[in-house]
Formats: sequence, structure tokens, C-alpha cells
Amino acid sequence: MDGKRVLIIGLGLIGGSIALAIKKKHKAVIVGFDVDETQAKLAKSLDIIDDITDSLEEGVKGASLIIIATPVQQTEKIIDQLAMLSLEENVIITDVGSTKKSIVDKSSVLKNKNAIFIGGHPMAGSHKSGVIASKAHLFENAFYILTPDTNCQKRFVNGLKNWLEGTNATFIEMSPSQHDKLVGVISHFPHIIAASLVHQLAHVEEEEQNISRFAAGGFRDITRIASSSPIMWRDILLHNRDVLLSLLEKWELEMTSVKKMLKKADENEIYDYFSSAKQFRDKLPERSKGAIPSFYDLFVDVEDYPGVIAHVTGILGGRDISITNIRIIETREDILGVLRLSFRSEAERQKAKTLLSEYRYETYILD
Ligand SMILES: NC(=O)c1ccc[n+]([C@@H]2O[C@H](COP(=O)([O-])OP(=O)(O)OC[C@H]3O[C@@H](n4cnc5c(N)ncnc54)[C@H](O)[C@@H]3O)[C@@H](O)[C@H]2O)c1
Ligand SMILES: O=C(O)C(=O)C[C@]1(C(=O)O)C=C[C@@H](O)C=C1
Repeated sequence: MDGKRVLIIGLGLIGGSIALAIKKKHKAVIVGFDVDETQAKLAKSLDIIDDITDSLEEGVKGASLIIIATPVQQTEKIIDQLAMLSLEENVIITDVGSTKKSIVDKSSVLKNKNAIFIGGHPMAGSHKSGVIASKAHLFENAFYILTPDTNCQKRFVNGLKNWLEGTNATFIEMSPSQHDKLVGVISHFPHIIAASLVHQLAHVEEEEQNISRFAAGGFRDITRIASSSPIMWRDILLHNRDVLLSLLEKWELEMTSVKKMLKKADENEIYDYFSSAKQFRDKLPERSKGAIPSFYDLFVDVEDYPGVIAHVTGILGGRDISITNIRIIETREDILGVLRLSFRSEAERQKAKTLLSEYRYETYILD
């Protein structure tokens, strides 16, 4: 694919990460287009893309692959715009949107263009937005769902997989409706619940000042995704309305049964509720695969003195162990500090644990 042109429309977290993944395996020229000029300039200055184009009309010229990485309502508008342009013969057009049915339906406007549209959705991401958060390894070991038309030739699907090889993702094909149903349960609905928990806290705080100060690990873990882009989630909810409305009905029934259980105060029943959920959760597929991102966390008890973080990170850095995330858990600030360090693999976490123990740091794994 050397020397070929790739156009990426939307240079945010996902567009940027896909560009970096393509660069790992191909010497193609990556051209970027974004309505937000600062994102495009940033992508260029970080070498995530090779060139900026300021119009779709220019950008599609000579492009063998077009990737649309914008919020899903914009994606539909862009497909309409592409249908009005003169495209290269057999150009592959794909998207990365979190919904598939509306987008794939819309792609029928490209039918007479000799363009091949293959819907796509890399099942990994972050609550962060913008090109600055892009990573070449964002999709490593994640599922990458493709929704090719049933009559799409295999060579085009394989061509797209070849372009995206550097994601190191596992490709899986399904229909757009199946995608929306499945992803509704494991991704879209949990985002509604996360946002609703935050709203619940905000409402309580109207009566009890400063209560959010005490929000500890559990609340923070379950609501991390509530910090995601509201534009992205507005669009997703509007696209997957029917699936989500049906899940909300099931959720109402679930909550009604929890209410009944609590009113009865039957300790066995309450135990079973949590125990069966734990058993199911513990059996989820290996963390290295799937929609749940890989976090290998290590908790380190540290005394609260200036420079302690630099000491811990220095020890690990000295042995080339890279930390993917670091957080200070503040709930124990009066006694001890707790550092939560995240690593990319179990092996790195174990290495860090052994090394920090040699320096007499107490460490815990809480999986
Ligand atoms: N964030 C995630 O975790 C995640 C994971 C998988 C898929 N997705 C999907 O990927 C897509 C992009 O999400 P993101 O997280 O990269 O968002 P982002 O906000 O980081 O980036 C989106 C970019 O699109 C640009 N944009 C908006 N409208 C445009 C238009 N008409 N033309 C050109 N550029 C336009 C924005 O300026 C922005 O730079 C969404 O469809 C989302 O559903 C997101
Ligand atoms: O990790 C996160 O922050 C995400 O929300 C990523 C997540 C998900 O729900 O798993 C969000 C939306 C995408 O379509 C795919 C992945």
C-alpha cells in the first residue's frame, strides 16, 4: 500500500489512533480533514497525519481508502457529501461509528459510485476526546466489528482488514442490526447508567453540600465513562433509540425487583443477588480481548511526602517498565496515600510489584 492515499475525516481520538495504527504497517500518505482547524493542525504537528486538506472535494482525490471518524450524525451527513463527489474507482469507504444500522442504511446513497462502503466499529476507546489522546495501540487485542453488505466481495473486506492490520485488533463480522443490539447492551446502556448515577449524586448534593468530595473508588470506577464526549453520546442515543428504549424497560423491571427484595429484607435473597452477579462478572472473557479495555492495576501504599510519586515512577522507569496511567486515591489522604498504577500487561504489573517490594513498598492487586 506504499504511496497510496488515505483520507481520514474527523481527527479526534479515534481518527488519530487509526492514522497511527495505519502508519505502523503502511507507508501511505495520510491526509486529514476536520471542521475544527486546531485538531487538524495538531494532528499534522504531531505527525499523526502527513497532510491537511481543507475540503472533502480535494481530500477524496486519489484516495484509495476513506475513513470517517466523526460523531455518528455527522457521519451520515458526510456520506451524503461523498455521494456528490467524484471518487476513485473501487475506493473503500469505512467509518468507526459506535452505531451501525443508520449509517449502513445511509451508505446506500453511494451505490452508483463504484465505491465500497464497509461499516466498522473498533471496540475500544476512552472517555477522552481529541487527537491529543490518540494512541497507536488503542485497539490492541480489542474486537473490531465490520458490517459488510452481504454481497460485498471478500477481497474488499480483506483489503480493509489489511489496511487496519496495525490496530492489532481481532476482526469480527456481523449485521448492522446485530451490532446495534449487542453494543447497546455492553456499551451504550452502561453509559446512560453512568451519567444517571452522576445526576443522582448531583441531585443529592443540592441538599447535602460537598458530598461528592467523598466519592470513592467504586463511584469513580463506575462513572468514569460519564466524562465522555456529550456530542458523541447524544448522537449514539439518537441512532440506537429503539434498542435503548427496550433496555430501559428491562432495567425498570430489574430495579423494581431490587426494590421488592430490599423491602422484604431477606438476607439470603440479597446475598444471592450479589453472588450471582459476581459469578457472571468473574467469568467474563479474558481482559486482553473484548470491549473492556485492558487495565492491569497495582495499588501501592505510599506515605504522603513530597517527591514520593517521583520516587515510585523513577524506580519503574529505571527498569523500563512503562506506566499507562497513574492516579492518587484521595480517600485515605490523612493516613496513607494510595497510588493506583496501570500497566499494559500482566507481566509488567508483576515485574513492578516485585521491584517495588524490594524497595519496601506495600502493593496490592485487587482484581
Ligand atoms: N471515544 C470512543 O471511545 C470511541 C470508541 C469507538 C468508536 N467511537 C466512535 O468514533 C467516532 C469519533 O469519536 P472520537 O472519540 O474520536 O471523537 P472526538 O470528539 O475525539 O473526534 C471527533 C472529531 O470529528 C470532528 N468532526 C465533527 N464533525 C465533523 C465533520 N462534519 N467533518 C469533519 N470533522 C468533523 C471533530 O471536530 C473532532 O475533531 C464517533 O462516531 C464515535 O461514536 C468512539
Ligand atoms: O473505555 C471507554 O471509555 C469507552 O467508553 C469505550 C467504549 C465502550 O463503551 O467500551 C465506548 C464507545 C465505543 O463505541 C467503544 C468503546
